[in-house]
Amino acid sequence: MNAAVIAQNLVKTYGTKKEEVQALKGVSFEVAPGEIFGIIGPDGAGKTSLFRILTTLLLPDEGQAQVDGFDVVKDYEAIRHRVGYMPGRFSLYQDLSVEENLKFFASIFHTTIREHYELIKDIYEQIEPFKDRRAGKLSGGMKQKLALCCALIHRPTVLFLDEPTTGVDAVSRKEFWEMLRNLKQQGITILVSTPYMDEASLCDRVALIQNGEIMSIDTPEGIVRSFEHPLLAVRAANMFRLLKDLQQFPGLLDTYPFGEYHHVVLKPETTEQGLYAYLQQKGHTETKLQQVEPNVEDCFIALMKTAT
Ligand SMILES: Nc1ncnc2c1ncn2[C@@H]1O[C@H](COP(=O)(O)OP(=O)(O)OP(=O)(O)O)[C@@H](O)[C@H]1O
Repeated sequence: MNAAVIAQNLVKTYGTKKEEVQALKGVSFEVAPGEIFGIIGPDGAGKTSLFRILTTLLLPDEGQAQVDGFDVVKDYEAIRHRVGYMPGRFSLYQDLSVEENLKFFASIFHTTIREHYELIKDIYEQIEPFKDRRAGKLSGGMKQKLALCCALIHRPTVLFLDEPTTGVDAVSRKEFWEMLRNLKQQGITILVSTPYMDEASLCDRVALIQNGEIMSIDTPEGIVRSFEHPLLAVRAANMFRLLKDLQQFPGLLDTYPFGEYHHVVLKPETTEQGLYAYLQQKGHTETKLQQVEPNVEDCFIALMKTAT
């Protein structure tokens, strides 16, 4: 089956020769129809530039891309009818009500709220009690649901969601991902960008992006499997001094704060006991060491360090 999205060596540069920012440095990937594909990376990684190119709002400097078989430059009109785009800071008209926003987006696409109502029904029903409220007066979670309904109003085949969960509370984030699962069931291909590494596990496949370059593309499980070294979570009474001492430990590959612990990546030949003895010798108290499974964030950090 043909890919729903193909990006080939996309390059995008902003600014003048003197102050050039290379937002995308040759990005390539393919997304299969019906996939939930995550683009995961920190602020400034190039996620928005990539989405704006794929939704025909920005021209690439180099490279090619196709969405639903259409070229993003030559066939931009066809693509605009086929994609749904939810930009980072929701594209709602703050002074229009919930219902007016929906009607407005429907009219742009020459459709009505009724025509594809089945697609948005489950989402819209959650905000319908507030249909007369101005969008500007909605909570973050409700704005997000309305923005999603607006992006779906014309039944797109490919949906682009740029950081849809940024600034949204944990419950709304969870509900949002459930909505994406339901949309996938209805055959919609979804590209979603996020700075939250924990959201990787909710995607079918992810691309980890940093400084305009894709560092890895795989299933969330595949990414985690690629982490090769022993990983420990370590804590002690003085966490600041602990980090300093860990950085001096000869058997160490890397260490970084991770929640209530510091994560420690050990050289293969280093043992947990060796590290424990070192920390005792440095006078640490209440020391706790445990082997942990790496997650996507650990992998991201490891890939970032090998890239630099
Ligand atoms: N119009 C612009 N002019 C100059 N530089 C820009 C412009 N748009 C983006 N950039 C720069 O390009 C790089 C990538 O930005 P982009 O917005 O694509 O990344 P992002 O991953 O979406 O990050 P964010 O979440 O901060 O938007 C950043 O360094 C950004 O400052």
